[in-house]
Amino acid sequence: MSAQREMKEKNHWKTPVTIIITVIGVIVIVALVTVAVLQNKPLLQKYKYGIVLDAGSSHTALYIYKWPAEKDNNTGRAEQMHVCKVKGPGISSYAANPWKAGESLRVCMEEAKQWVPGKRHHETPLYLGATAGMRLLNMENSTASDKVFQAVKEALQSSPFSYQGARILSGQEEGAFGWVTVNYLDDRLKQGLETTGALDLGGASTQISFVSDNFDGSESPSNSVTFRLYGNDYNLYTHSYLCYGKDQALRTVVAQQTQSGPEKILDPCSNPGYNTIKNYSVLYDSPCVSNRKPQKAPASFHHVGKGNFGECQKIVRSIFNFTDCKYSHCSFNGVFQPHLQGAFGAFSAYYFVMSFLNLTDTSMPLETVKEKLTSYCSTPWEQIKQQHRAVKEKYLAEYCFSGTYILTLLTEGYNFTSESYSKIKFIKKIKGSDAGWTLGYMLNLTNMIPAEAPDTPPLPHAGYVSIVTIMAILLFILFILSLRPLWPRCSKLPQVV
Ligand SMILES: Nc1ccn([C@@H]2O[C@H](COP(=O)(O)OP(=O)(O)O)[C@@H](O)[C@H]2O)c(=O)n1
Ligand SMILES: [Ca+2]
Repeated sequence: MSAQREMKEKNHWKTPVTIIITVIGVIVIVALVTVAVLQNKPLLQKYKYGIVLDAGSSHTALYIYKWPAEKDNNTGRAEQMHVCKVKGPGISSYAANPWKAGESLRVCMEEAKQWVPGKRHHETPLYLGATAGMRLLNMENSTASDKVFQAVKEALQSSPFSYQGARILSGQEEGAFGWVTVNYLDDRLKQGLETTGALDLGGASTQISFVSDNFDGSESPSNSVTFRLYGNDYNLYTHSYLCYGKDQALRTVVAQQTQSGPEKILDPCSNPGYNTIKNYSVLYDSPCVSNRKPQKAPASFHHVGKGNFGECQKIVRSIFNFTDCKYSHCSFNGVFQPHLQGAFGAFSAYYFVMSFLNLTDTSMPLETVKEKLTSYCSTPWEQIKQQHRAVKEKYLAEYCFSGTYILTLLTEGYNFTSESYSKIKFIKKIKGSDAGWTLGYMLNLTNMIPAEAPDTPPLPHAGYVSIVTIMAILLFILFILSLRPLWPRCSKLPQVV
C-alpha cells in the first residue's frame, strides 16, 4: 500500500470519530444550556387562586386573585383575575331579613366557580371582610349584625372553596391593607422604595394611611401599624374616620340642614331645580346622625336644590371639628395626624367622583378645582340629567356634594396644600388590579409577603445561562484539543496530483 493510500484510509476512519465527537459536544452544550435555562423556570406556568369578598356599606364585590404556583412566595406578583359585583345593596342593608344577605352572594359565587379551575377549587382560600356599614350595624344592633354574618357564612360555606372566615375589619386594618395593596402593586415594598400613602373614600368611612419620618407611633399608638416586609421595617400612620364616608357625610350634611326648618331644606349642595320628597326615618336611620334628629319631626321633607358651591362648602365644614386637639398636630375631630409626606394614591369613591367631574388632573390649581365645582353645582338639574343620561340619577344628584366634600376633606380635614395636593393621584387600578384593601388583606392572611428579603441569587437568571454556555463551549474546545493526536494532519499530507 502506498503511503498516500494509507493516509487516506486513516482519514476515512478519523472523519466519523470527529463527527461523533462534535455531535456529542453539541449535545452536551445543548443539555447544559437547557438545564441552565430551565433552572427555576417551570415548564408549565401553574397558578394558585384566592378569593376575597369586600362587603362594603354600599355594595359587595368579589375579587379573584391569581399568582404563579411554582415560584417562591416572594417572586411572581399576585394579580386580580376577575371581579364580580354583587347585585343589590351592601350586606348591612339586609338587617331586617338576614338570609337575603347570603342569597345576594350566590350569583357571584357561581361565577367564581367558572373562573377558578375545578381542580383548584378546594385549595382556593375564600375570605369575606366587612367594613364600615357592618361596623355601624354592629354598634346599633349587634344581634342583627350576627344574623347577617351567620347567613353570609352559610352561603360561603356551601361553595367548594376553602372558606377561611367572614369578619368585620377594624378601621386600622382597612387603612393599612389599602396601603399594602397600593405599594405591593407598585413594587415599592420588595424594592424598598419610598412608599405611597393611601386615601380610601368609602360610603360610611374614610381612611388615610402613610409613612412619615416624624411619626414613630409614640404620640398616638392607636394610629400606628408596624410591618416588616421584605426585610424593611415600616411604621405606618393610619386612621379611619367612621361616618366620614361620602354617603354618611351627605346624610349628616342634609340632617344638619333639617334642623333649622324640618319641612323643607334649600340645599346648596344639590343642583338648582332638584326637588324631591324624602323620608325622615330613612335619613335618620344611622348612628352617624341619630343625635341630630329633631324632637318633633314630620314624616317627610322637601329636598330642594339651590346649587351653590361656596355655601355648600360652609355646611360641609361644619361637620368637622377643627378646634379640639390634644396632640402636636391634628387633622379634625381631635385626631392626631403627622405631617403629610410623599405621594398619595386616592381610590374608591375619590376616583369615581373626581373622574366624573373631570378633576383627576391634580396639576390643576386648587382655585381651578373650585371654579369647576362652582360651575357644576350651579348647573340646573334638568341640564345635568340630559347631559348624563347613562348615569344613575342617585349618583348624579350627589356629585356637587361629593366633589365639595372631597375637596374640603383633603384640604381642610387632612391639610393638603396646593403643593401637596399635586402629589395625589386619583386612581382606580394599578397594573390591572383594583386599588383597595382586599389584595393586601389576602396577601397578609396567606403570608405571601415575607418579613425578610428573599435570598437573592448573586447573578440574575440570564447571568447563569451565559456562564454555563461559555463554560460548556470552553470544555468542548478543551476536549477537542485533547484529541489532537487523532486529528488528520491535513497540512502534512503530500499533495495528490
Ligand atoms: N361607580 C361607583 C361605585 C361606588 N361609588 C361609591 O363608592 C363608595 C364605596 O363605598 P363602600 O361601599 O366600599 O363603603 P365602605 O364600607 O368602604 O365605607 C360609596 O359611596 C359608593 O356610592 C361611586 O361613587 N361610584
Ligand atoms: Ca370600601
